Amino acid sequence: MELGPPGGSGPAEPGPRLRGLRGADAAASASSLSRFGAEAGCRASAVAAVLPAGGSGERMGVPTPKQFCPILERPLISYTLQALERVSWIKDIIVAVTRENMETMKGIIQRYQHKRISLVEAGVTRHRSIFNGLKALAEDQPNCRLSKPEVVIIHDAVRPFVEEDVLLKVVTAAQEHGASGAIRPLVSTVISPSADSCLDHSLERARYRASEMPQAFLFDVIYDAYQQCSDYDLEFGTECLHLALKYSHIKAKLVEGSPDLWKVTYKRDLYAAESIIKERISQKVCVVMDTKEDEEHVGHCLEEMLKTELNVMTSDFEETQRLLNMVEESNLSILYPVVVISVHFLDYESVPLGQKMEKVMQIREFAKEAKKRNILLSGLLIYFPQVENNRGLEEQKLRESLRQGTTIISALIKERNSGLIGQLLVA
Ligand SMILES: Nc1ccn([C@@H]2O[C@H](COP(=O)(O)OP(=O)(O)OP(=O)(O)O)[C@@H](O)[C@H]2O)c(=O)n1
Ligand SMILES: O=P(O)(O)OC[C@@H](O)[C@@H](O)[C@@H](O)CO
Repeated sequence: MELGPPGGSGPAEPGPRLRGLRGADAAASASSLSRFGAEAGCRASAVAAVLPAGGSGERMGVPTPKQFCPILERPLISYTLQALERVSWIKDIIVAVTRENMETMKGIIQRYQHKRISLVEAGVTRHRSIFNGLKALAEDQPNCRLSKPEVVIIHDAVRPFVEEDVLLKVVTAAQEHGASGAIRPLVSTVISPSADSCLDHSLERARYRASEMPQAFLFDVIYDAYQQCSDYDLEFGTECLHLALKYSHIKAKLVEGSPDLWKVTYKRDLYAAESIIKERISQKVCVVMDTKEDEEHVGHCLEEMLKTELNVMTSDFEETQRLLNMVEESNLSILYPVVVISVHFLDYESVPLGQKMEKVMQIREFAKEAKKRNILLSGLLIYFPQVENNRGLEEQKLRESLRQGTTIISALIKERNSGLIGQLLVA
């Protein structure tokens, strides 16, 4: 078993915690969190997670195993690790990877500064990979450097959209029932074919559910089950809850999961995952303007329009370079490409076009350097013509330009297309 790299700066940026819980839910979760040591100075019921990541991704149809396929130039598994790292009361994350992918996995942990990660060798099937992960936590194994948890979460490495609330639900339910798993309504009806590939019968869809992840178990329940199960189970089984029932006689508590718990299996799932990630990271926009002296500056109109389109935070910076340095120092761009758009207003009165263009063309040089830091820098020229003796028309043309500028900025943020870096777009 190999441990992830020691120490180093902070883990992947902490994400939202227990969003949306109110009233009794919040109180219940707070007491559960304290039970798992999420609050200082209390006895922690240790929780660890095992992530099977030793598959080859055949159904994805590409040479790279899907857990290492890039989304926004970052491997899929890194998003899943980040989701689990956001949960402070998960003390150890055990990832099962094949020997041939061990160095790749170590590189991902190092590059994205993942913490609390330990690596074990995967097995030839998912169940065997999970079993290897559990062995790393069981104290009856040689060279075991991890302490046995009270509860163990099992979660596929290719299910990146797992939130703290569902993890808390399955862990709390596992503490009470011995096992728990997330479920979702079936989308298609389940049928049973006859030997000659004709319909034998179909199941009443409303009576069944799809078994998803995460799942959670009292450690001894699932470890004992794996130690007893047959080679057939290890070779052909796909359901941990079934092993807990069959060998530990524990009926898992089923917990309704969110729609985003799905597993990345086919190529279309990768496109869907990218869209969801783009949507989530595009919710935070920082408008950089050096207009604080001039409250009447058109930049404030743009800022107001952006607020209707995106969730905008505003901040004043005199120069793009200073902003780029701040982004780099914040390590923000390690996890996601950061979009920086340098907006310039082309108004005849203050600066002749030629002089303005000279300043704006610096963007191209900045952009090449910025890309090396995963910062996507583009320029936007917002043109608003002066209209002699017709203030109304002038205002109208200005608003048209600002609206076009808002559309361009939104597209740059949502798409994060590195092909547009260093370009000067005009609204
Ligand atoms: N021997 C295996 C097989 C699968 N997995 C992991 O189990 C999870 C879910 O399995 P699945 O979606 O079937 O992944 P693959 O086996 O890689 O996919 P495929 O069946 O298309 O090859 C994945 O994170 C996968 O990496 C594993 O740890 N060890
Ligand atoms: O069967 P696969 O190897 O594609 O994936 C494993 C899934 O079956 C499993 O993650 C859930 O169904 C819950 O057990």
